[in-house]
Amino acid sequence: MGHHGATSFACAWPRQHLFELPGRTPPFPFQGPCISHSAAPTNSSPLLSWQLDFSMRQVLVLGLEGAGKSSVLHYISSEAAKDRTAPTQGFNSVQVYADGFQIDLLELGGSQNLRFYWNQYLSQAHVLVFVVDSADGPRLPTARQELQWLLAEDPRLPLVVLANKQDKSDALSVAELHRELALHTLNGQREFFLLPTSATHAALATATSIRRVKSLLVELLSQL
Ligand SMILES: Nc1nc2c(ncn2[C@@H]2O[C@H](COP(=O)(O)OP(=O)(O)OP(=O)(O)O)[C@@H](O)[C@H]2O)c(=O)[nH]1
Ligand SMILES: [Mg+2]
Repeated sequence: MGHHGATSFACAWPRQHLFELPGRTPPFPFQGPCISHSAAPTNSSPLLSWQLDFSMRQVLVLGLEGAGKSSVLHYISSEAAKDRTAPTQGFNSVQVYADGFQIDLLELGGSQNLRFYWNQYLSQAHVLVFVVDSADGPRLPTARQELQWLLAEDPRLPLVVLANKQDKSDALSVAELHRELALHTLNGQREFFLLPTSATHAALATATSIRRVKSLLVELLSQL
Protein backbone atom coordinates (compact mmCIF):
# COMPACT_ATOMS: atom_id res chain seq x y z
CA MET A 1 0.00 0.00 0.00
CA GLY A 2 1.43 3.38 -0.94
CA HIS A 3 1.24 6.77 0.67
CA HIS A 4 -2.25 7.71 1.87
CA GLY A 5 -1.91 11.33 2.93
CA ALA A 6 -4.28 14.25 2.67
CA THR A 7 -4.44 17.85 3.75
CA SER A 8 -7.37 20.20 3.40
CA PHE A 9 -7.81 23.67 1.95
CA ALA A 10 -10.70 26.00 1.33
CA CYS A 11 -11.67 27.09 -2.15
CA ALA A 12 -14.31 29.16 -3.86
CA TRP A 13 -15.51 27.78 -7.17
CA PRO A 14 -15.13 30.17 -10.10
CA ARG A 15 -18.66 30.29 -11.44
CA GLN A 16 -17.63 30.78 -15.07
CA HIS A 17 -15.89 27.39 -15.12
CA LEU A 18 -19.21 25.73 -14.57
CA PHE A 19 -20.72 27.30 -17.63
CA GLU A 20 -17.81 26.76 -20.02
CA LEU A 21 -18.26 23.03 -20.28
CA PRO A 22 -19.35 22.03 -23.75
CA GLY A 23 -22.65 20.25 -24.12
CA ARG A 24 -23.66 20.70 -20.51
CA THR A 25 -26.44 22.63 -18.96
CA PRO A 26 -25.26 24.66 -15.99
CA PRO A 27 -25.15 22.46 -12.89
CA PHE A 28 -26.97 23.29 -9.72
CA PRO A 29 -26.47 26.70 -8.09
CA PHE A 30 -23.34 26.57 -5.99
CA GLN A 31 -23.13 28.38 -2.73
CA GLY A 32 -19.40 28.75 -2.21
CA PRO A 33 -17.01 28.65 -0.60
CA CYS A 34 -16.69 24.88 -0.47
CA ILE A 35 -14.17 22.83 1.40
CA SER A 36 -11.96 20.52 -0.57
CA HIS A 37 -9.37 18.14 0.80
CA SER A 38 -6.30 17.36 -1.19
CA ALA A 39 -2.86 15.95 -0.71
CA ALA A 40 -1.62 18.36 -3.38
CA PRO A 41 -3.48 21.67 -3.40
CA THR A 42 -3.89 23.13 -6.88
CA ASN A 43 -5.53 26.22 -8.29
CA SER A 44 -7.86 24.30 -10.55
CA SER A 45 -11.47 23.61 -9.69
CA PRO A 46 -12.02 20.01 -8.52
CA LEU A 47 -15.37 20.00 -10.29
CA LEU A 48 -13.72 21.02 -13.56
CA SER A 49 -11.08 18.32 -13.22
CA TRP A 50 -13.80 15.80 -12.41
CA GLN A 51 -15.40 16.58 -15.72
CA LEU A 52 -12.32 16.93 -17.91
CA ASP A 53 -9.46 14.81 -16.61
CA PHE A 54 -10.19 11.20 -17.37
CA SER A 55 -6.80 9.99 -16.09
CA MET A 56 -7.95 10.34 -12.49
CA ARG A 57 -9.98 7.72 -10.69
CA GLN A 58 -13.34 9.18 -9.89
CA VAL A 59 -15.75 8.09 -7.21
CA LEU A 60 -19.25 9.53 -7.08
CA VAL A 61 -20.72 9.62 -3.57
CA LEU A 62 -24.50 9.88 -3.41
CA GLY A 63 -27.29 9.22 -0.92
CA LEU A 64 -30.16 11.08 0.70
CA GLU A 65 -29.46 14.16 2.82
CA GLY A 66 -28.15 13.30 6.25
CA ALA A 67 -27.05 9.77 5.28
CA GLY A 68 -23.44 10.55 6.18
CA LYS A 69 -21.70 11.23 2.85
CA SER A 70 -19.69 14.23 4.08
CA SER A 71 -18.79 12.39 7.26
CA VAL A 72 -17.50 9.42 5.27
CA LEU A 73 -15.50 11.68 2.97
CA HIS A 74 -14.01 13.51 5.91
CA TYR A 75 -12.99 10.24 7.46
CA ILE A 76 -11.47 8.94 4.23
CA SER A 77 -9.40 12.08 3.72
CA SER A 78 -8.35 12.78 7.29
CA GLU A 79 -8.43 9.25 8.76
CA ALA A 80 -10.40 10.61 11.72
CA ALA A 81 -14.09 10.56 12.54
CA LYS A 82 -15.93 13.86 12.83
CA ASP A 83 -18.91 14.37 15.11
CA ARG A 84 -20.67 17.14 13.19
CA THR A 85 -21.00 18.18 9.59
CA ALA A 86 -23.07 20.83 7.83
CA PRO A 87 -25.47 19.80 5.05
CA THR A 88 -23.80 19.98 1.65
CA GLN A 89 -25.37 22.84 -0.30
CA GLY A 90 -23.89 21.92 -3.66
CA PHE A 91 -21.02 19.49 -3.85
CA ASN A 92 -18.09 18.46 -1.73
CA SER A 93 -14.90 17.25 -3.32
CA VAL A 94 -12.08 15.30 -1.72
CA GLN A 95 -8.87 14.10 -3.34
CA VAL A 96 -6.69 11.42 -1.86
CA TYR A 97 -3.53 9.80 -3.19
CA ALA A 98 -3.13 6.08 -2.83
CA ASP A 99 -0.89 3.56 -4.51
CA GLY A 100 0.43 6.12 -6.97
CA PHE A 101 -2.83 7.46 -8.30
CA GLN A 102 -5.23 10.19 -7.38
CA ILE A 103 -8.76 9.41 -6.34
CA ASP A 104 -11.33 12.15 -6.62
CA LEU A 105 -14.37 11.61 -4.47
CA LEU A 106 -17.27 13.85 -5.40
CA GLU A 107 -20.24 14.15 -3.09
CA LEU A 108 -23.34 15.79 -4.44
CA GLY A 109 -25.74 17.04 -1.77
CA GLY A 110 -28.68 14.74 -1.10
CA SER A 111 -31.53 17.20 -0.69
CA GLN A 112 -34.36 16.79 -3.15
CA ASN A 113 -33.48 19.77 -5.35
CA LEU A 114 -29.90 18.50 -5.75
CA ARG A 115 -30.85 14.90 -6.53
CA PHE A 116 -32.10 16.15 -9.88
CA TYR A 117 -28.43 16.60 -10.91
CA TRP A 118 -27.08 13.29 -9.67
CA ASN A 119 -27.33 11.35 -12.89
CA GLN A 120 -25.35 13.97 -14.83
CA TYR A 121 -22.20 12.79 -13.05
CA LEU A 122 -22.63 9.05 -13.51
CA SER A 123 -20.89 8.81 -16.86
CA GLN A 124 -17.58 10.17 -15.50
CA ALA A 125 -17.59 7.95 -12.42
CA HIS A 126 -15.53 4.78 -12.06
CA VAL A 127 -17.31 3.70 -8.87
CA LEU A 128 -20.60 4.74 -7.29
CA VAL A 129 -20.71 4.89 -3.49
CA PHE A 130 -24.27 5.09 -2.18
CA VAL A 131 -24.55 5.99 1.51
CA VAL A 132 -27.68 5.02 3.46
CA ASP A 133 -28.75 6.00 6.97
CA SER A 134 -29.48 2.50 8.30
CA ALA A 135 -31.61 3.92 11.11
CA ASP A 136 -33.87 6.04 8.90
CA GLY A 137 -36.53 3.43 8.09
CA PRO A 138 -39.21 5.87 6.88
CA ARG A 139 -36.94 7.19 4.14
CA LEU A 140 -35.63 3.85 2.92
CA PRO A 141 -38.27 3.62 0.16
CA THR A 142 -37.02 6.98 -1.17
CA ALA A 143 -33.41 5.83 -0.93
CA ARG A 144 -34.35 2.64 -2.79
CA GLN A 145 -36.11 4.59 -5.53
CA GLU A 146 -33.21 7.01 -6.01
CA LEU A 147 -30.66 4.19 -6.03
CA GLN A 148 -32.65 2.08 -8.45
CA TRP A 149 -32.97 5.01 -10.85
CA LEU A 150 -29.22 5.49 -10.79
CA LEU A 151 -28.56 1.80 -11.35
CA ALA A 152 -30.94 1.71 -14.29
CA GLU A 153 -28.93 4.49 -15.95
CA ASP A 154 -25.65 2.60 -15.79
CA PRO A 155 -25.85 -1.19 -15.61
CA ARG A 156 -22.08 -1.74 -15.25
CA LEU A 157 -20.82 0.90 -12.83
CA PRO A 158 -19.33 -0.81 -9.74
CA LEU A 159 -21.47 -0.11 -6.68
CA VAL A 160 -20.46 0.21 -3.03
CA VAL A 161 -23.44 0.67 -0.69
CA LEU A 162 -22.55 1.87 2.79
CA ALA A 163 -25.10 0.88 5.43
CA ASN A 164 -24.05 3.80 7.59
CA LYS A 165 -24.91 4.76 11.22
CA GLN A 166 -24.57 1.18 12.43
CA ASP A 167 -23.78 2.62 15.86
CA LYS A 168 -27.45 3.57 16.27
CA SER A 169 -29.54 1.09 18.23
CA ASP A 170 -32.35 1.06 15.65
CA ALA A 171 -30.03 0.57 12.66
CA LEU A 172 -31.16 -2.09 10.19
CA SER A 173 -28.73 -4.89 9.47
CA VAL A 174 -27.10 -5.33 6.07
CA ALA A 175 -29.44 -8.24 5.34
CA GLU A 176 -32.48 -6.05 6.06
CA LEU A 177 -31.06 -3.23 3.98
CA HIS A 178 -30.31 -5.59 1.13
CA ARG A 179 -34.01 -6.43 1.07
CA GLU A 180 -35.29 -2.87 1.65
CA LEU A 181 -33.13 -1.44 -1.12
CA ALA A 182 -34.15 -4.28 -3.47
CA LEU A 183 -30.52 -5.14 -4.13
CA HIS A 184 -31.46 -8.67 -5.20
CA THR A 185 -32.50 -7.03 -8.49
CA LEU A 186 -28.85 -6.31 -9.35
CA ASN A 187 -27.75 -8.24 -12.36
CA GLY A 188 -24.40 -9.98 -12.46
CA GLN A 189 -22.85 -7.31 -14.67
CA ARG A 190 -21.58 -5.01 -11.95
CA GLU A 191 -19.26 -5.43 -8.99
CA PHE A 192 -21.26 -4.85 -5.84
CA PHE A 193 -20.45 -4.46 -2.15
CA LEU A 194 -22.73 -3.72 0.81
CA LEU A 195 -20.83 -2.76 3.94
CA PRO A 196 -22.00 -1.77 7.43
CA THR A 197 -20.22 1.43 8.50
CA SER A 198 -20.19 4.10 11.14
CA ALA A 199 -18.62 7.38 10.14
CA THR A 200 -18.72 8.86 13.63
CA HIS A 201 -17.84 5.91 15.85
CA ALA A 202 -14.44 4.89 14.59
CA ALA A 203 -13.90 1.86 16.78
CA LEU A 204 -17.30 0.19 16.42
CA ALA A 205 -16.81 -3.56 16.33
CA THR A 206 -19.88 -4.32 14.20
CA ALA A 207 -18.99 -1.81 11.48
CA THR A 208 -16.48 -1.99 8.67
CA SER A 209 -13.84 0.60 9.29
CA ILE A 210 -13.88 3.50 6.85
CA ARG A 211 -10.22 2.68 6.28
CA ARG A 212 -11.33 -0.65 4.92
CA VAL A 213 -13.77 1.18 2.65
CA LYS A 214 -10.88 3.26 1.36
CA SER A 215 -8.80 0.14 0.70
CA LEU A 216 -11.72 -1.41 -1.15
CA LEU A 217 -11.99 1.67 -3.36
CA VAL A 218 -8.26 1.57 -4.05
CA GLU A 219 -8.58 -2.11 -4.93
CA LEU A 220 -11.51 -1.53 -7.28
CA LEU A 221 -9.91 1.49 -8.92
CA SER A 222 -6.53 -0.12 -9.42
CA GLN A 223 -8.19 -2.75 -11.60
CA LEU A 224 -9.07 -0.08 -14.18
N1 LIG B 1 -24.65 8.28 14.77
C1 LIG B 1 -24.11 8.54 13.57
N2 LIG B 1 -24.24 9.75 13.04
C2 LIG B 1 -23.68 9.96 11.81
C3 LIG B 1 -22.96 8.96 11.12
N3 LIG B 1 -22.53 9.48 9.93
C4 LIG B 1 -22.97 10.75 9.90
N4 LIG B 1 -23.66 11.05 11.02
C5 LIG B 1 -24.30 12.32 11.37
O1 LIG B 1 -25.40 12.51 10.49
C6 LIG B 1 -25.51 13.89 10.16
C7 LIG B 1 -25.48 14.07 8.66
O2 LIG B 1 -24.20 13.68 8.20
P1 LIG B 1 -23.58 14.24 6.84
O3 LIG B 1 -22.26 13.57 6.67
O4 LIG B 1 -23.59 15.71 6.83
O5 LIG B 1 -24.67 13.73 5.79
P2 LIG B 1 -24.68 13.95 4.21
O6 LIG B 1 -25.07 12.66 3.60
O7 LIG B 1 -23.41 14.55 3.77
O8 LIG B 1 -25.89 14.99 4.04
P3 LIG B 1 -26.10 16.12 2.89
O9 LIG B 1 -24.81 16.80 2.67
O10 LIG B 1 -27.15 17.03 3.46
O11 LIG B 1 -26.61 15.43 1.66
C8 LIG B 1 -24.38 14.62 10.90
O12 LIG B 1 -24.89 15.12 12.10
C9 LIG B 1 -23.38 13.51 11.16
O13 LIG B 1 -22.58 13.75 12.30
C10 LIG B 1 -22.82 7.67 11.74
O14 LIG B 1 -22.22 6.74 11.22
N5 LIG B 1 -23.41 7.53 12.96
MG1 LIG C 1 -22.91 16.30 2.84
